[in-house]
Amino acid sequence: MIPDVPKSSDPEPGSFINHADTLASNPLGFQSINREVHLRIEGGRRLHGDITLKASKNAAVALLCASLLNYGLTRFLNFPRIEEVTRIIEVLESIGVKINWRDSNTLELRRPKRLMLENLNEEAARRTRSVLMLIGPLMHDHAEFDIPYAGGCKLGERTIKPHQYALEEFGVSITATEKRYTVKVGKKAPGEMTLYETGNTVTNNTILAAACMAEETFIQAASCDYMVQDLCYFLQSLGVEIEGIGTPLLRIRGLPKIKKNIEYTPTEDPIEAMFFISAAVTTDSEITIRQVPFRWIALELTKLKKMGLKYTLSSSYKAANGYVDLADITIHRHWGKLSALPDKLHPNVWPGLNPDSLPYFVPIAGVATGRTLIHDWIYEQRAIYYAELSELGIKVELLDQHRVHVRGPSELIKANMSCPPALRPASLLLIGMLAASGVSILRNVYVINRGYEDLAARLNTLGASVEVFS
Ligand SMILES: CC(=O)N[C@H]1[C@@H](OP(=O)(O)OP(=O)(O)OC[C@H]2O[C@@H](n3ccc(=O)[nH]c3=O)[C@H](O)[C@@H]2O)O[C@H](CO)[C@@H](O)[C@@H]1O
Ligand SMILES: C=C(OP(=O)(O)O)C(=O)O
Repeated sequence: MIPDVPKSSDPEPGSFINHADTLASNPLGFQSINREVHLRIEGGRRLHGDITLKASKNAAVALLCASLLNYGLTRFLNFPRIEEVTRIIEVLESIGVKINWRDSNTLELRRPKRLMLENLNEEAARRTRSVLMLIGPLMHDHAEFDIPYAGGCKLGERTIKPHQYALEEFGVSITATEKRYTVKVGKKAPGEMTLYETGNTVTNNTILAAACMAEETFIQAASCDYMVQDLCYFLQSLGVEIEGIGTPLLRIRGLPKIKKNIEYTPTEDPIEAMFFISAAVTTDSEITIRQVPFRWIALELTKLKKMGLKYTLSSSYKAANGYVDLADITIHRHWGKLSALPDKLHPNVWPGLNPDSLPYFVPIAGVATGRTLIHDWIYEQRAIYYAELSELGIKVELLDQHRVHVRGPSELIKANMSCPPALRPASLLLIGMLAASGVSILRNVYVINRGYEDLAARLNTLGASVEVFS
């Protein structure tokens, strides 16, 4: 934690570099919303070496929204430089938050006394679902406001009812009008409440609402997933009392006014770990993935073990935030000896198999012998994208909008494809292309860059050949 009194190296309020200027000279080369970027992949290479995980999109966006609760300086270390983070930064800057990348992954934010919601950058906001998590913080200092409809991955209908019902308990009414949510606040303490769905963003929104209530809030049916845990640890370091982290029962006693200079490091991304595991298995490679929050993908690892995958886990150590256990995982070659599981693979809330991990089993099932049933009940239309892997030679049969059969082993073939409008399904195509011999083209990878930092360059350090072009 950094001291409450700013150090001499801390920028004075007002002396922050304008974020737009920072991006203009940004050596990492961010994609603007409207510029299309593509990948050229020379596949069929075995990967080798080791890779260190970045922090997750899903915790990062919640933390950015949470930074609005703090009138002091918030500094995030090891923060992911991804498109989704850039969109939320654009939204926060547009309403007056001073933001500065101090170095490639250190981000500082300080909110003004009065946010200029009338200037909110709608184009950036509409690209994310996470903009919904602004309601929890904004209800503490605005009696009425509106935000544009949320976007994010296109996976079929994604209800906002759980957010409406949860925030209703705090005296917040959210009305959907044409293209916007109108929010009216008559703040009250809910005491004990139960969520309508055990969702991640709704749990985070509820926690953000409870975080500035002096009265205790008891939330039942909370998600205990990784991005919720990361948010709770951050709020705890701001002084919010939270009991039950990692369980569905959260007891929160908030602080009506938070003003603290704070430094927090979000945890490494368990879903990025699944991306690299799937890439290693699909290309039958041996790689080591460093800093894996292995308890957040414990069930995924168990399923893989039962399919015959051999991996080695190092002894565990703490993440930089001091809370989460990490380990390095070496995935060993399987030499074509994986078998399909006889039982279906399906997602659940943590400690179940993570909904965003499930897609990564599609290419894995494609190289295992036998037929795997993948049942993606959680989204109305995500399984449909899995069938796109057929173009890369993986035998995927769409049974209905939620279920696919994958038959393996398959011989992967190169292809020229465009990304579907959904992060995890799009990244599956990249995995398939890494395994397919010859040159494949993956068009318009904005959706992958929403959630993963600098993937082409990082895959190339593992021996892949991925070129970015526009
Ligand atoms: C920014 C962020 O953190 N995004 C994640 C978050 O989105 P988020 O929390 O926004 O997910 P949604 O609220 O859209 O829920 C996903 C889907 O699951 C359904 N549902 C959810 C909970 C439940 O108990 N019952 C149920 O049916 C919802 O109706 C919806 O169709 O969680 C999703 C599910 O893990 C992840 O894919 C997203 O990456
Ligand atoms: C569904 C996802 O993201 P979002 O909730 O941001 O749309 C995802 O990260 O897979």
